[in-house]
Parts: sequence; structure tokens; C-alpha cells
Amino acid sequence: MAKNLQELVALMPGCEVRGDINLTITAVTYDSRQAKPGSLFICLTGSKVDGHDYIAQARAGGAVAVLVEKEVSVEPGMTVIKVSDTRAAMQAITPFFFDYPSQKLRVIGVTGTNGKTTTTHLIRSILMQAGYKVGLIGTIHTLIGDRTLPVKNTTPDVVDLQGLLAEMVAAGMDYAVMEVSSHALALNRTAGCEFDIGVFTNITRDHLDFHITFENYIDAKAELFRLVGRPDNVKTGKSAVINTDDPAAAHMLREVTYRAITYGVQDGADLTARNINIQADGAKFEAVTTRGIIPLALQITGLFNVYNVLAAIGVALAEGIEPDVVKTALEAFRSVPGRFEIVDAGQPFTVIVDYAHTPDGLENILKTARQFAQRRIIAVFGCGGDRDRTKRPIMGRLAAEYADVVVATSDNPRTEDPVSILKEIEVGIREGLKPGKSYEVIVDRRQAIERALSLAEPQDIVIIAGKGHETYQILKDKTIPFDDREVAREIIREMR
Ligand SMILES: CC(=O)N[C@H]1[C@@H](OP(=O)(O)OP(=O)(O)OC[C@H]2O[C@@H](n3ccc(=O)[nH]c3=O)[C@H](O)[C@@H]2O)O[C@H](CO)[C@@H](O)[C@@H]1O[C@H](C)C(=O)N[C@@H](C)C(=O)N[C@H](CCC(=O)O)C(=O)O
Ligand SMILES: Nc1ncnc2c1ncn2[C@@H]1O[C@H](COP(=O)(O)OP(=O)(O)OP(=O)(O)O)[C@@H](O)[C@H]1O
Ligand SMILES: N[C@H](CCC[C@H](N)C(=O)O)C(=O)O
Ligand SMILES: [Mg+2]
Repeated sequence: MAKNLQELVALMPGCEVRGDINLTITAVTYDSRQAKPGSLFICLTGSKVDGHDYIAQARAGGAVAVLVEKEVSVEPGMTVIKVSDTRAAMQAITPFFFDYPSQKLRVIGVTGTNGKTTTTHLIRSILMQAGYKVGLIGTIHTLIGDRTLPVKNTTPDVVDLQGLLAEMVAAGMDYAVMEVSSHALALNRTAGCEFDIGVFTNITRDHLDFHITFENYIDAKAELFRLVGRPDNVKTGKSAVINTDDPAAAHMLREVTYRAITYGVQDGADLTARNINIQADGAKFEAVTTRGIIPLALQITGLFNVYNVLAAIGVALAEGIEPDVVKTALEAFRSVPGRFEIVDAGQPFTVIVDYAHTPDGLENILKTARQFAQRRIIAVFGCGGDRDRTKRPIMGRLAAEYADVVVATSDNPRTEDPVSILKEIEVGIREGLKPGKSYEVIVDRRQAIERALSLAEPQDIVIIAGKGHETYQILKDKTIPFDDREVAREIIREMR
């Protein structure tokens, strides 16, 4: 990928130029550490540091030009382009730099508080079963063909996102299926991304630290449906797949000026589920669709996964995939890492690691376990630092209401004091605790898991929630390796 800097400058009307713009730009980056010979380094004023302070580092890496929104001094030979807003300029030039890759793929965006990762993986399985090549972008990883790439954000920023889509085009992908977080929509990380299908899973309390009000949060999600409908997105066969059991569905539907497919387990949706049977080893139900009834025996469980599966079926039907292909793919789908993942190290009780990190997620997972629990449910969980504080007491209350034994612990404390986070959770636990029940607070996550496992008796269920697939723990001054699944396995082996 290469462009002449003059072509990029033409996309930034009103910019001030200092130096030569007849230069070949071979890469764009907003991170000085990624700068290579021929790069344009975009300086962003961040929440932690200021990209304008890293120009020398970018220059050392080989950057030939810099895009700034502040006065800077640079070494001779480096071109400076000054705009009023570097983030907006980055959004304007990046899709062009990568030759508008989303126009060459069918792009499916999935938004919602919970279920995005699961639903994107389900959609990918169905599309692959139908014979398509499918790329995926989301919380756990980016998948391009048989390559797995690590990720920093659920939805990457515009440079990374457009770059990944371009790689998908180069690798011959037909589809890109991606999670679209509310942060990404609010920060316009999806600039230049032309979606074919938008999916709305649900919206419940989360991220109010960022969006401040629930209304803003809903409206950020609704942006996905405005993006699909943009008049300059000239794709054909645009659709919205919307969970109408969620009260915010109306807000999404208001934005839909193209085909809408509604789903839900309540009557009235285009796509529904009946005869739902939730068991420990999988959910069975009949999907009632416009293409007939699809009986399903899944290997994933929980009513919430019935919703995720309906969303995936909605996309498949919108894309004209045959019901028998949908059935084969869904029944073969085993699991998503860290989502209701069973840890079996030969212990006489069940251990489930799950990524529930919102009140709704935690309630769902505990309710699901309750549906087939033969004995007690022991819940280990915490709440992340530098994230929505309002969810802490609510998650505490829900854990106390639904579990028999609660061990509250740290999630990723980040820059916060883990003890203070736990105090906020504890307020809710006390509220939800029924007489005769108890809870424990153990700051160290390993010790908390150890305690929960030592309390477990045959046939109990231990649920370790919040970190799912994560293989690290983010503390104030460092990130340490930490994988709930590995830790649980090690402890069980040591207990023998
Ligand atoms: C609040 C937020 O969204 N922050 C994002 C933002 O970082 P920032 O503005 O704080 O950046 P910064 O660290 O201050 O750095 C400023 C600039 O200096 C540059 N820099 C920095 C250091 C250096 O040595 N050289 C250098 O050039 C940085 O690359 C950056 O351009 O821009 C970064 C690059 O795009 C993001 O990775 C980062 O996400 C952080 C990691 C984050 O935690 N975001 C969360 C809240 C988030 O976005 N979550 C949603 C998912 C939510 C969900 O699924 O529920 C997501 O989509 O991931
Ligand atoms: N449709 C759903 N409704 C409610 N809860 C769900 C749903 N699907 C999954 N969950 C719960 O939420 C957790 C996270 O699921 P998943 O990773 O699919 O969601 P996500 O939207 O990708 O999350 P994130 O915002 O972190 O990217 C699961 O481990 C499960 O506990
Ligand atoms: N995408 C979510 C993930 C939360 C996972 C949880 N383990 C935490 O660290 O809070 C977020 O960034 O808020
Ligand atoms: Mg996700």
C-alpha cells in the first residue's frame, strides 16, 4: 500500500503544510513505536499521553511526515502537516490510503452490550459452512483465513481497522464479521467502514464511565444502523438484524431505512424460538423462520445463547444461506474460548469460566447454571478498575441473590485500589444476601479461586466470572500472566 502525500493532503482541506509533500507514504500510524521507513506519523492527543511528544521516536523509526494539531518543531527533512483535528484527519485519509477495503468485502457489524463475540463467531461458522472465506475482528482475536492475530481493542481504531480489512481483501476473504463496540462508534473508529449488515444483540448497563448516560449509550449503538444506511454506502442487500425483546430495539429500528429482520423469543418477531430446552450440555429449540422451522440441538447452552444463535440465523437468512447449512454449522459449533468454558481436571464438581463482566451477563450465567445445578453454586467474580463503577454494587447484589456462596475478588484493577473496588461490590452483596448465607472477600484472585475450589463439594458448580479468555491481569504498575482456566486446573491438580 502506498500513496503520494499530495493525495492525502488533498483530503485535508485547509491544512497547513511545511516541507515537501511530493513524497511516497508507505504506511500510516498513530503509534511512534510502529513507525517504519516511509511512514506518516499521526499525532493524537490521548487520554494518557500526547502523541505530539513522540515525533522524534517516529522519526527514528523512519517516519517521513507528521500530521499534527499543535505547533511542533521537527528535524529538517521531515514534512509537517497541521490540521485542527488530527483524529478527524486520520479518519478522512485512512480509508483512502487502504483503497476503501470495506467496499470489497461484505461487512457484518455486531453491536450490543453482551453477546457480540459469541454472535460473530456463530456467524463466521455459518458463512464458512456455506463455503465463504470469512475474516473476524473482535475481543479475543482477529482471524484472517488460518491466521490468528492478537488484538488490543474489541474494535480497533481506524488505522488498524482499515489495515486489517485491507489484509482480508488481500487474503481473498468474502466477508468481514466484526464486533462494533460503543466506544468505537462514539469515537468514530469505524470511519470509512461500509457495512452491509448491522446486528443489535441487547443493551444493558455498562460503560457509563464513558457514555455518562444510558441514553447516550443507546444512541452510540444506534450509530451502527445510521452507518449501514448512509447514502454514500451504496452496497446492495443492506439489512438490520434486531433483537426486539430488548426495549431499546425501537431506537435502533428508527434508524433503519433498509430491510429489518427482527428476532426474539417473545411473539411478534420475524424470527423466534420455540420449545426451548436448556440443559447443561447444550440448548435445544426450534427456530421459526421465514424459510421454515429449523430444529436445533446445540452444544452451547443458556437462553442468552439462544438469542445469539437467533441473531446469527437472521444474518444467514439475510445473506440467502440455506437452512440446512445453517443447521449443520450451528450444531457443530462447540464454544467460544472463555464463554461458559468448562474446566475439567478430573474434579468431582463442575468448574465454569465465563466472561460475564456486566450485571446482565452475570445474572444470565448464574440463572443458566441454576437451571441445571444439582447442588450449590459458588461464584467467584470481581469488577474491572477504570471502568463503570455503577455496575459494581449491582453485580454484588446479583451474585448474592443467585449464588449459594460468593467469593468476591479482583478482576483487572488497573489504576484503581482493588480494596476500594471490592468495598463497592460488597455494598451490593450485603443487600442481596439472604439470612444464613455468607460471602468472602479475597483480594488476590488466585487465592479467591483456590478458596472457592476448596469449598466445592461433589456436584457443586463453581463459576469463575469476568475474565473468560483473558490470559493476563492488569494491575496498577504491571500486567501479569493470569488465566482463570489454567489457575483453576493447577489448583485442582495440587488439591489431589
Ligand atoms: C479510552 C480509550 O478508548 N483509549 C484508546 C485510545 O488511547 P488513548 O487516547 O488513551 O492513547 P494514549 O495512550 O494516551 O496515547 C496517545 C497517543 O500517543 C501514541 N503514543 C503513545 C506512546 C508512545 O510511545 N508512542 C505513541 O505514539 C499512542 O499511540 C496514541 O496515538 O486510543 C488507543 C488506540 O486506538 C486505544 O487502544 C485506547 O483504548 C484503550 C486501550 C482502552 O482500554 N479502551 C477501552 C475503554 C475500549 O475501547 N473498549 C472497547 C470495548 C468495550 C466492550 O467491548 O465492552 C473496545 O472497543 O475495545
Ligand atoms: N446475548 C446475551 N445476552 C446476555 N448475556 C450474554 C449474551 N451472550 C453472552 N452473554 C454473557 O456475556 C458474556 C460475554 O459474552 P460475549 O463475549 O459474547 O459478549 P461481548 O458483547 O463480546 O462482550 P465485550 O463487550 O466484552 O466484547 C458471556 O460470557 C455471557 O456471560
Ligand atoms: N471490553 C470490556 C471487557 C471487560 C473485561 C473485564 N475483565 C474488565 O477488565 O473489566 C471492557 O473493556 O470494559
Ligand atoms: Mg466481545
